[in-house]
Amino acid sequence: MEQKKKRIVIALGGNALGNTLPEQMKAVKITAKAIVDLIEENCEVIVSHGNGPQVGMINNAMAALSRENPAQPNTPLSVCVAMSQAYIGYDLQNALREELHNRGIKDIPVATMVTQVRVDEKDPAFEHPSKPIGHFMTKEQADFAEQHYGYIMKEDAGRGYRRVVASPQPQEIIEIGAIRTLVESGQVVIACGGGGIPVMCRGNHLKGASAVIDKDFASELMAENLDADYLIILTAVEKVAIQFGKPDEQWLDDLTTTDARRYIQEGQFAPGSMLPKVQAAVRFAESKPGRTALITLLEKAKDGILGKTGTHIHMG
Ligand SMILES: Nc1ncnc2c1ncn2[C@@H]1O[C@H](COP(=O)(O)OP(=O)(O)O)[C@@H](O)[C@H]1O
Ligand SMILES: NC(=O)OP(=O)(O)O
Repeated sequence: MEQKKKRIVIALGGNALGNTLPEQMKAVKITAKAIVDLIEENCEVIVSHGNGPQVGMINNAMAALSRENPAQPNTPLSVCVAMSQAYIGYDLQNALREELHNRGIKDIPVATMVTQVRVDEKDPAFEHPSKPIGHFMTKEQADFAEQHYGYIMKEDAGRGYRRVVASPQPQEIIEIGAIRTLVESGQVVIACGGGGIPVMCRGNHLKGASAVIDKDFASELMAENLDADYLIILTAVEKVAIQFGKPDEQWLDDLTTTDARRYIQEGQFAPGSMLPKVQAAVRFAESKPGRTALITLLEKAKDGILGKTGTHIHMG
């Protein structure tokens, strides 16, 4: 009897894409290998990805264009997110197609879905910008960007300054029906890229919001909506740690949602990096019995799904 396929939503972190055009071209080839490894393990795969560096780059380019030509109004952040979905989806879908073909798998199409995600216009996140986008800057560059462009800049864990924008919670994936149809017809789907294009409902009209949704939360919502078995968050560490970076650091193989909540309270996970991943993992694991979240290194995705590594988050 044929074994039932595991349905998994994979959220790709920054290291899966790199920060620049050439870096992305190179990174997606490695990323494609990790994803096709999972397809070969009889998994039905839906891919989402971050866009922090890319959406910042696009927004800067569009802002420079409108400064040069005042007839060209500035491009809303929601449109920049849409552009980042297309640009990343283009590279990723080609890399996936090539890797599938290299392994003799020619009957699985790959499609990128331009995805809108509804947010609540009263979400308090609009008053407290927290999502870093774009490249790192020096203090002088950050002061210039604040004074001349009105950006809100924040220092990021000793690594420099980055622009921050609002990051509301995802409420509804507008194109979920189309995504489901593609998945059920056997396609590999890239969706909810960059957390999805943030939109607000105005009657029948969807109005773009000035925000960047966290891709870990949008991926979690998509995993619930698609009744996935696994949410896999691929990042730059093999496991989640408590006492991270300290002499008594402890890497975790299994994490119950109860312990995860306690560690969150203790401040074990850095906001803006590991915290949203663990929060998304807890939300998914608690959404229905039997659902598991996995946080691991991109290159270890297959070992992770086989239970050999990574941090597995279960309800309990
Ligand atoms: N408790 C923790 N355990 C493991 N990694 C942590 C922890 N706290 C912070 N981190 C950092 O979080 C990073 C992942 O977040 P980030 O780089 O923002 O993710 P993304 O892959 O989505 O771009 C890890 O590479 C690690 O440096
Ligand atoms: N949208 C988003 O979460 O992007 P990053 O993962 O690059 O921060």
